[in-house]
Amino acid sequence: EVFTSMAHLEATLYAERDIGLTLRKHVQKERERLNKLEKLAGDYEQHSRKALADPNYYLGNPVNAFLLIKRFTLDWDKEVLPILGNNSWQDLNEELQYARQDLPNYEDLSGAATALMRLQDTYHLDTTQIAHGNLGGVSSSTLSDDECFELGRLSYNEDDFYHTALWMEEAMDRLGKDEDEEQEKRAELLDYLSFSYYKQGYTKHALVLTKELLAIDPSHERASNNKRYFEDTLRKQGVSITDYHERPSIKRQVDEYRESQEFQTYEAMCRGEGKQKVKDADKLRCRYIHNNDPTLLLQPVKEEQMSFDPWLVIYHDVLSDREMNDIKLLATPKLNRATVQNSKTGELETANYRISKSAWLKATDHPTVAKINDRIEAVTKLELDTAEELQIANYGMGGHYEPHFDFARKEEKDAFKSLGTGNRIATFLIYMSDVEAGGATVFPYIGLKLHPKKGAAAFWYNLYKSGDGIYNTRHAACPVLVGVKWVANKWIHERGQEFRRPCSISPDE
Ligand SMILES: O=C(O)CCC(=O)C(=O)O
Ligand SMILES: [Fe+2]
Repeated sequence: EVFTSMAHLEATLYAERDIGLTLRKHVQKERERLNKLEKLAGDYEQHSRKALADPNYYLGNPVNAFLLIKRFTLDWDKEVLPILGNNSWQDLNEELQYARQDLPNYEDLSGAATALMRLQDTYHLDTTQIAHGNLGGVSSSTLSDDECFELGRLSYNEDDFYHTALWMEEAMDRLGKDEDEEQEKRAELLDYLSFSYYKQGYTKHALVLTKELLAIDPSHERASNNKRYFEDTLRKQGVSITDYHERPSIKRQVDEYRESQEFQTYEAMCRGEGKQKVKDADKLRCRYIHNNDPTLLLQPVKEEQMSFDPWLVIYHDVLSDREMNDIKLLATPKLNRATVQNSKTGELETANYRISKSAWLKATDHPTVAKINDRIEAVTKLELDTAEELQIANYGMGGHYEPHFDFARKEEKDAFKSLGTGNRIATFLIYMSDVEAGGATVFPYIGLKLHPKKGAAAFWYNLYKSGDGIYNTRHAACPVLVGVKWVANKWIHERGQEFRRPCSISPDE
């Protein structure tokens, strides 16, 4: 018995050795995992420290914003979850899950990509330039081939084959020529590219790309089928498939409205092309006004004429930084944004999480709002409907507002009915931020472009005294290219103006 026991124990000795080895391997693996986690923690700390030094500046850059969202969606799922996926990390996971609620999701990611594409279109930004970190003269992060590929894939998911092709070509240009490890990437790009060209009507180019793909991966079944299909299609069309041919330059897909003269003019004005000067520009003046109002007598307001027809002026410094801060903070909880302290100025600033959308908010019942209302009444000599809220907009990346009137047209029966206090007689549009690039308010019919200036307000009438709409007040907000744009809008209604701006039968007053 002793003998067998000893033999048994000897086996135990071997087992012990193996357990030691296994444990060591496990520890080694865990150590690697911990190293990765430590590096990750360091990355996050370093990145957030840099970005939080000036969040508006950082997030105001759409490429940074896109990359930040990508970090917490695609990169998170691909790179972070595999390291975290361990039950012993339950507690940590819960905490991360909690923080995760404030993080952007895949909807934000596709919104950010769409916004980037819009900026690219409106401002005629070259793909290579964006990828190299040049946003129309403002520098930004550069994009890797994988990031270009992701932008292509996100466009593909939106059936936007024009941008798919642009960004996949960009990713392709960045691949090394003959390196084997990149062949797989190249094959995937060719797959997307051939389909995108085909969808745009360039069957011949789609065929060329499919052949390239088959040269890399002869067993690619779909590519083989596509090749046969493309060849059949071309044969039926009587197109030679052997002729030399160049990569076609594909065109942006636009709907009818985007093709219209109005939209083209709007975008050209945003870029700074086309008509950029109002009639009688040399006769425009600046002056101080007080309207005999006691508050303004003490502190007159600077009025700058911008256009005579339609009448449009800018009032400078109508709101103080303090007031604008109040308004933004009022709006902030509703936006579900975090409030952070600017490390340079110490000022509270709103960090804009859902950056892909512009949000409209209403601010009422606050002493600052009441004070602003009084000031607007004094400056415009019009009566405000106090129940009418101050509308606040925070435009995020690519945030814009396409050409529109601020007044309701007679044909718009429903819009009229909902305007209980009458049509919008005038607009008082306050700029609550400077915008680094883009974000101008343009009036395409009169060649007027207003660049947001923090604290200044634009004021114009939307209606003649007859009540008829002034159609050349049509205006639009250009996409924000770089920076964050805040505006507050006060619409002034017909009701209450009977004595301040009496009706007239003359249509031109
Ligand atoms: O944000 C702008 O520049 C214009 C906004 C606007 O036109 C509006 O809110 O009606
Ligand atoms: Fe407007």
